[in-house]
Amino acid sequence: MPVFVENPAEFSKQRLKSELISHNVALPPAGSDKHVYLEVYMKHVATKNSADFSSDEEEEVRNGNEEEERGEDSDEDSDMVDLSSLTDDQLKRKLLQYGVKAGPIVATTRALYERKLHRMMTQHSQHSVNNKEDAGKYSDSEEEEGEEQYSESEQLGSESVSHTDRSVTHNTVTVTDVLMEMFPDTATTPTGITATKRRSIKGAAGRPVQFKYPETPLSPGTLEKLEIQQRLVPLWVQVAVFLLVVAFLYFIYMLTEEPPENPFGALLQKAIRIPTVSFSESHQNTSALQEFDRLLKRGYPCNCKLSFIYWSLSVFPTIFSSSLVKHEVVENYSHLFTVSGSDPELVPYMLLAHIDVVPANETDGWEVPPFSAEELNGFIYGRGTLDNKQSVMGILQALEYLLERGYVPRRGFYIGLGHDEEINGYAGAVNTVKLLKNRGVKLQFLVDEGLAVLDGIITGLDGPAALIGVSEKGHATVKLSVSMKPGHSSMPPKQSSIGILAAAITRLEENPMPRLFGSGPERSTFEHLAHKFGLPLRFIMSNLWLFNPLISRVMERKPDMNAFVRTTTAVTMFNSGVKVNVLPSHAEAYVNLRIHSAQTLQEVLELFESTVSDDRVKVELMNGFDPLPISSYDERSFGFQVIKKTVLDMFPEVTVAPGLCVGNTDSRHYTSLTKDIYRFNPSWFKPGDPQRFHGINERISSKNYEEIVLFYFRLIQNCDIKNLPPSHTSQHDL
Ligand SMILES: CCCCCCCC/C=C\CCCCCCCC(=O)NCC(=O)O
Repeated sequence: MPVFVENPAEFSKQRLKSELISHNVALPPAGSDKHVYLEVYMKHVATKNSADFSSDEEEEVRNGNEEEERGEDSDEDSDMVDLSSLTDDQLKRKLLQYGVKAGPIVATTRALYERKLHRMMTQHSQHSVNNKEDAGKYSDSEEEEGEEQYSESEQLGSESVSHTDRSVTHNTVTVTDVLMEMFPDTATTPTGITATKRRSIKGAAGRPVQFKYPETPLSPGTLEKLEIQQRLVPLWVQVAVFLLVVAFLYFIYMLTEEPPENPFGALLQKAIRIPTVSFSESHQNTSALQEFDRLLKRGYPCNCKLSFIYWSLSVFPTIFSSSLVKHEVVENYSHLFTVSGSDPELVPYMLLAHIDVVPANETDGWEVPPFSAEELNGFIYGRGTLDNKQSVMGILQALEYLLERGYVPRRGFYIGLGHDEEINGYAGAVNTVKLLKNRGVKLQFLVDEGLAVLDGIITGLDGPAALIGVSEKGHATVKLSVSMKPGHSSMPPKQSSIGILAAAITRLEENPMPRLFGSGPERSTFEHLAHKFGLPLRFIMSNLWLFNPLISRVMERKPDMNAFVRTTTAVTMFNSGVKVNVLPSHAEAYVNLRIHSAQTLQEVLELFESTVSDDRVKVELMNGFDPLPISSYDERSFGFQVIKKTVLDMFPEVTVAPGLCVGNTDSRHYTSLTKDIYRFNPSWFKPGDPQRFHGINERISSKNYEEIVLFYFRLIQNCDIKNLPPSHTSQHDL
């Protein structure tokens, strides 16, 4: 086994001391220099060691001892033997001493190994010289400081050294120093441990400063770590970003709305939930009207946990941003939209609807709160679902969809949304008309609320009928009042003010206005529908001139049919009395009359007074107007035919007929702008539904609301034809 021969000259003073002690050799006097220790060691220990080597290693030992005895210079000389005289084994061992593990040494490789060994020995001798010089530099002065800088290298064997990356100059091993290559300016020590000079740690005025070692070279690992650290975002930034992300996600969660089951209906529901009630001509829920304004312009309140937030976007973003649409507010709460058409020669038309509703009390028997817009069994319930927010939202939603799809109408049109239709429209509709008149606007036709698709309402009719209101009844609101002296209830007169008034009202109810069925537009209704009745009704309806009295008597039994038979008389308000033991000084009642087309307001008032026929009862006309003119509904009637085609496009099974609108609408204020006013939207009425108007449980099916949107969507497009095509039959396609 090869023996690694150490050079005692390279031992530290401490090592030499230890060696002497372990060999029971008396130490030199304390404070002696290293060379004194070395001399003693060489004399007593080295000699002894050489004698202990086994014969197996005789040659190496002998060489080693000779080298040690002669010192380094002689050692180098002795190594520079004639390499050719060495046996193959000796050459191999010698190479191994220099850290070269030789392969098989044969005739062809021997010269190569000899050259290699020679080169190694030459390099070694040069290093040894340098090492001695270096050893001088580190000398006793360091030892005197007590730093054992070399102890580690002294204990290294050849194998362990060959695996280190430290640069160690040894008598037998030379290993390339990687650190030396990387940090050429760094002083090298035999251990590879670099001692750095201590610096004063002072800042200005002697204050401690943060450690900073600009000249200290850093290891590649440290540099890499530093580089990574520089690339890393500071911790506080990471924490801040994390918190921001969490806050943002929480905000999104709070804003998350339940996706509406029915996106069409969801918008109508939002409109229904705003109680835009007209209580009387002097009392409206104006804050609700303002809220409705916000719904249209700014969007709707977030239906989420942050309901105070309004979506900044309108529910109709395209309408409110389109260059084709001009939006104006009239009298604070009504809205006028002007939609430009690409063909200025086409006379514009107008779509009307109203935002306000009549009051509703849950206690009257509503299945759900009247402004909750709850959906039950496919129906959205709420005040305004039939009268008339379904048209308001339906028209706007249709226009929104058209504009979204890039549609540019050829025929311009207006959309008027009144805010006081339920109290006569004197602010909204009247002022909108003024505005348009001042602009010289003339309308081809106008479509407002009114009649509907009646399904099962008209007894005996086969299939549904869409009645387009070509007129509406006149109106009169009459106030009846009786005044008497007040007094003690214990001494009442024969008739109280309340009794006198009640008697007058009783006479009015017992003596309804005359039957006029067949002499107004309702006649046309039944003529159009006659072919859809089965026998014998078909025969009867086809000969109204003969069967009028009979039909009238049948129809008058039902309130909704009676409305077509005559001018109706409804006592709607009755006020009297202040205390239970005080005779009322005053009693008053309001009677609302809807005047049949075959009568005038004046005629009705005369009949009314003759029926009251009591001088103690004062009769005052509060407001009133004649029945509206009858709009055209023949084959050349553009408006009627366009509406009819649109209805048939959507509901081919429906029979379309002109009708009489028994209620009153804002459209009556528009007679100066057009002669053709139609009252219709495709709400489907089944038995019981007409009673929901101003009644309880007003509702519309979600499906029907979608149909209403689609109706306006198609109507707007159908209006773009210039003229009606020539017709050959009673029904033509546009
Ligand atoms: C053969 C004819 C069958 C007729 C069936 C009648 C169905 C009528 C359905 C609804 C009533 C129409 C109401 C019209 C809109 C009324 C708007 C309104 O309330 N205006 C205020 C007012 O009139 O006081």
